[in-house]
Amino acid sequence: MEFGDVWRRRRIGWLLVLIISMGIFARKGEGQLVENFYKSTCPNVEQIVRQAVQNKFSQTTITIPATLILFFHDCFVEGCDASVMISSPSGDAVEAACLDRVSCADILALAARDAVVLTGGPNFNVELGRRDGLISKASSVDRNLPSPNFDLNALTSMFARHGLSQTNMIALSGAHTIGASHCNCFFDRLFSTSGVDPSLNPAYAEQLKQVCPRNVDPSVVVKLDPTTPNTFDNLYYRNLMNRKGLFRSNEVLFTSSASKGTVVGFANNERQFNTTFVEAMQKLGRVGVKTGRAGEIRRDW
Ligand code: HEM
Ligand SMILES: [Ca+2]
Ligand SMILES: [Ca+2]
Repeated sequence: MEFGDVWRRRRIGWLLVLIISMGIFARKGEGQLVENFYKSTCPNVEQIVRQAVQNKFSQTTITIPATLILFFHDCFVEGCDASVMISSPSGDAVEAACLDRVSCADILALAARDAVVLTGGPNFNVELGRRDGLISKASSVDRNLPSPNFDLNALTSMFARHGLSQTNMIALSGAHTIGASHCNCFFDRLFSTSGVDPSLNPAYAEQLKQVCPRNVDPSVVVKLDPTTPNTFDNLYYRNLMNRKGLFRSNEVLFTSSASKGTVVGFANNERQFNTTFVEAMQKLGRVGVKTGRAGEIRRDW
């Protein structure tokens, strides 16, 4: 073997190492998100999404909480990569202006922010640059999402797995200040063998039983915030203090000593809630994101 051969082989070896590590880097795709990601490729994306969400809102108010919960579920299942979306809430409008340039994952992140703002919640900047995932499995959904019967430890550890603190979790639960739930999500609190859950406000439990009697039509829903169901505010936390948290996973935030102080703080100070919620939303938006050459920019058809 000649010297040149060895050299060539070494060079090929290095090249292979380089290619493999670039591949790993691209697949890992842990680049950073930035606020002005579409500055040159789709400068109007924020207005386009906002307009589309606004139009939807005027047609059907259900879209707003549905968009917010979809963003949360997307981020907890395979990261914020639009894996749980079949069609994007506003994809058509963005595609008309910026075909193949804006990811569905970013559109969903923007639409979730707009949902908060449209219902009276705090405005905030959204970091962008997510790519859409290539994997979308219904089987991975359930085990990655919190159950309404979780206790504080179960909630805290599920959020911790995604790098979110207990305070982040308590603030994000404040999203239940809007939207509704099907009766089956809290049915056992009303009709267990030992009767009504004693941690529920008795008058509230009575109201719930009226709307959700035994054998209720499974499509019936109850507002998550009985006081201001369509407004993004901190009344969710005041409801918890009045024992009007619809799910056990809501009520435990107030009844557990480790989280009670945070709930009372948010109930008494809306500004503090807003700031903490925004921080937590931005952190949620970074969970498992794919950037750079990972994933794809998915088309809406
Ligand atoms: C902390 C753990 C959480 C649990 C156990 C939980 C559980 C639930 C359940 C069981 C429902 C009712 C679903 C149905 O009946 O179809 C619901 C609704 C909702 N959740 Fe959560 N959730 C949690 C956190 C979050 C977070 C972090 C967000 C958003 C940032 C969120 C936003 C919503 C919204 C907006 C709705 C109303 C959806 C609608 O009206 O269509 N939730 N949640
Ligand atoms: Ca996802
Ligand atoms: Ca509210």
